[in-house]
Amino acid sequence: MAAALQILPRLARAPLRPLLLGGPVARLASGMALAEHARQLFESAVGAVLPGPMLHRALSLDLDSGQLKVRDRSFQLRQNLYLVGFGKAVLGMAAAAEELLGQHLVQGVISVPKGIRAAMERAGKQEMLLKPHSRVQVFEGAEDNLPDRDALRAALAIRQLAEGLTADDLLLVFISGGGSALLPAPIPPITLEEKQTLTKLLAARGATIQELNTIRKALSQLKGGGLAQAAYPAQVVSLILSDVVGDPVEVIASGPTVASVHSVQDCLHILNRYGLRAALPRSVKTVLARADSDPHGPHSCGHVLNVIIGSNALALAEAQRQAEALGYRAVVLSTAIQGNVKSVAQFYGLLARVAGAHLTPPRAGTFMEEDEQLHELAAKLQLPDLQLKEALEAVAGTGSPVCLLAGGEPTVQLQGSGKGGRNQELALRVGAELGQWPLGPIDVLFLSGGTDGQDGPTEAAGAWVMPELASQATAEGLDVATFLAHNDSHTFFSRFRGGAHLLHTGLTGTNVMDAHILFLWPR
Ligand SMILES: Nc1ncnc2c1ncn2[C@@H]1O[C@H](COP(=O)(O)OP(=O)(O)OP(=O)(O)O)[C@@H](O)[C@H]1O
Ligand SMILES: O=C(O)[C@H](O)CO
Repeated sequence: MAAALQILPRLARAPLRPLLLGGPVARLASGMALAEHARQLFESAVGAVLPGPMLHRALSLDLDSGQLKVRDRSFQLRQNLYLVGFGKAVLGMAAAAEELLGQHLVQGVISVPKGIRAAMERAGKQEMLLKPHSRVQVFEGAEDNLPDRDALRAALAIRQLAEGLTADDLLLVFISGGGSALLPAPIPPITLEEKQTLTKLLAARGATIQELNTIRKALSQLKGGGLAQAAYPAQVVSLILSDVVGDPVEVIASGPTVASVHSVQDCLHILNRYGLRAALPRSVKTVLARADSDPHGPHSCGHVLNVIIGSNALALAEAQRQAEALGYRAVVLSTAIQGNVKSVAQFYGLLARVAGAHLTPPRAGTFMEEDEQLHELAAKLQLPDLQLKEALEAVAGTGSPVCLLAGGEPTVQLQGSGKGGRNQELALRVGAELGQWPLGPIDVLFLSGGTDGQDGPTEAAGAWVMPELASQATAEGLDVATFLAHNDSHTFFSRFRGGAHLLHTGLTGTNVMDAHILFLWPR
């Protein structure tokens, strides 16, 4: 464990030396240098979407005139500024905002995960914490990412603040992943328990976040534009950190400041699809039936400005800049990596072989069959923004080191009872794929990390692998296939080379899904 990648606390690093190429000792050195580059890039990706930098990019305050600028809009501050927030990254956003806005802020209420303040304190992340006499009231709740009584109390306090505002006021709304569970206000007569049960059932049966949040919006007072309506006639500016592929503002935290466009029929289809329609509690049926005949229609959100201030794309763009500064030819392949982790791992395995062959001219065309398989698999994964052709063209014949970046959120279907997370499982699977066939005269490294710093229920953010992983593991008496069969990737990486391939960042205070880094370095 001691040797594991420790990232964010150690911002100052020794300068990176050129890679030594050649025999086995040199190859080990090059592996370590690649790992160092990978963690630097991961660090820079996360750094671009930390609350402080994000807020400073999104907001600027003219102290003399008291004008607050958000993008190209200006708001006059005169003791009329309020703040609410909900989500896993909102504590640091509120702290950065209070620092920036100072006395202009009249009052705030935020709903954040249970234990987050203590965790940030333990991690020494003072910048993520509000000052002792803060004007922002903090509620902690939603243990295990489920709406609970504490989160309900927070939601009611947020609603109360919003409802008390006038046309002269400006409400800043901070939104990040996990916001849905942290802002539960079921429409009566639905109870919190009924909403919790339905959410759990939908999630357990594999509903997508789009489907889950469509239902949440229909059953909630504040989601699907309800919060914006509660704040009317105040001006509302939502600053949103996206944890959903494609950054859909109506889905992230169930769009509390975005008018819902879904009909009751949409909800019934979803409930049917997961076999839940027949067993719906009477209260849910009542609310859906009422919504059907609601003469007011969907909430209007004309007084709202919704702004995405942090996303996977922004994080990867920064990593790309850093990679180029380190001398790599860097391409962002996709920010929408989704699908079963096994297929995603196969995709990266094939990509390494095909891109590797393109990289070294005499071998171009060697992997025709793999090239075809790669394109087929990419089509099957339906990655809407995939830049595969561009990446392969950028690599072709250059002979220079290449860095392919991607992000998103693959899914793991849990079969075993081991300890792991989707990033460690993906890395382990990619390691196994890379070791299956010779890759030619290139060094390859793949890293997968969760930008929130916590991969599943483990303390690591992710892990990195090289093609030698499986053979080195065997030499240590570790069988990769057995660990994978039990979803036990964290146990594997904790034992393998004393934990040296684990990526440890601690909680980062942000969350824009996962980042994947693939290096190809011609020897
Ligand atoms: N043993 C395991 N091996 C692999 N993946 C696991 C394991 N246990 C849990 N997971 C996965 O971890 C994920 C839950 O962890 P986590 O809290 O990091 O993700 P999340 O709820 O999507 O939150 P976030 O988006 O904030 O990362 C689920 O996708 C789950 O399938
Ligand atoms: O809170 C939620 O709804 C999810 O994290 C998606 O934003």
